[in-house]
Amino acid sequence: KESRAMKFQRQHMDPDSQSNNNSNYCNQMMRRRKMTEGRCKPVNTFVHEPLVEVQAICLQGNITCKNGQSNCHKSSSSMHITECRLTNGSRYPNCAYHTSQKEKQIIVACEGNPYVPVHFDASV
Ligand SMILES: Nc1ncnc2c1ncn2[C@@H]1O[C@H](C(=O)NS(=O)(=O)C[C@H]2[C@@H](O)[C@H](n3ccc(=O)[nH]c3=O)O[C@@H]2CO)[C@@H](O)[C@H]1O
Repeated sequence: KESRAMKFQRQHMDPDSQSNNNSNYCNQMMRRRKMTEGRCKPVNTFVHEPLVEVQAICLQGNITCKNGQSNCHKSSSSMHITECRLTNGSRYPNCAYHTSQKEKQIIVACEGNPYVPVHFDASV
C-alpha cells in the first residue's frame, strides 16, 4: 500500500524538471503520476524544488489548514511550482489541463514520524 508520504511525492514532487511552460507538461504529468484514472483530478500542483527543501517546510511554525487542522506549514520562501488546472471542455478519460508556472510560497500538511508532508494545502 502506498504511504501518504509517498503519495504526496508522486502527486506533487517534480524536482528534476525546471518549472515547465511546455503547455503539455500537465497533460503528460497528470497521466504519468496517475491522477487521471477513474476521474480527472481537477487541480494539482507540482513543486520543482529538492525533496529535502519541501520536507523542511514541516519545521516551520504551525498554521491552520483549509480543513481546520493545525498541522499545516508554509514555506519560508517562494518555490518554483507548476499548477495544473482541468480545462472546462475536458471530458474523462481525455483529461486536458492548463499548465501555468509560478513562484509562490506553498502550504503543506505534515504528519507521522518522521514528520513529513502528506498533503498539499495551497500556494500563496
Ligand atoms: N490537515 C491535514 N492533515 C493531513 N491530511 C490532510 C489534511 N487536510 C487534508 N488531508 C488529507 O489529504 C488528502 C487530500 O488529497 N486532500 S485534498 O484536499 O484533496 C488535496 C488537494 C491537493 O492535492 C490539490 N491541490 C489543491 C490546491 C492547490 O493549489 N494545489 C493542489 O495540488 O487539490 C486537492 C483538493 O483541493 C485527503 O486524504 C485528506 O484527508
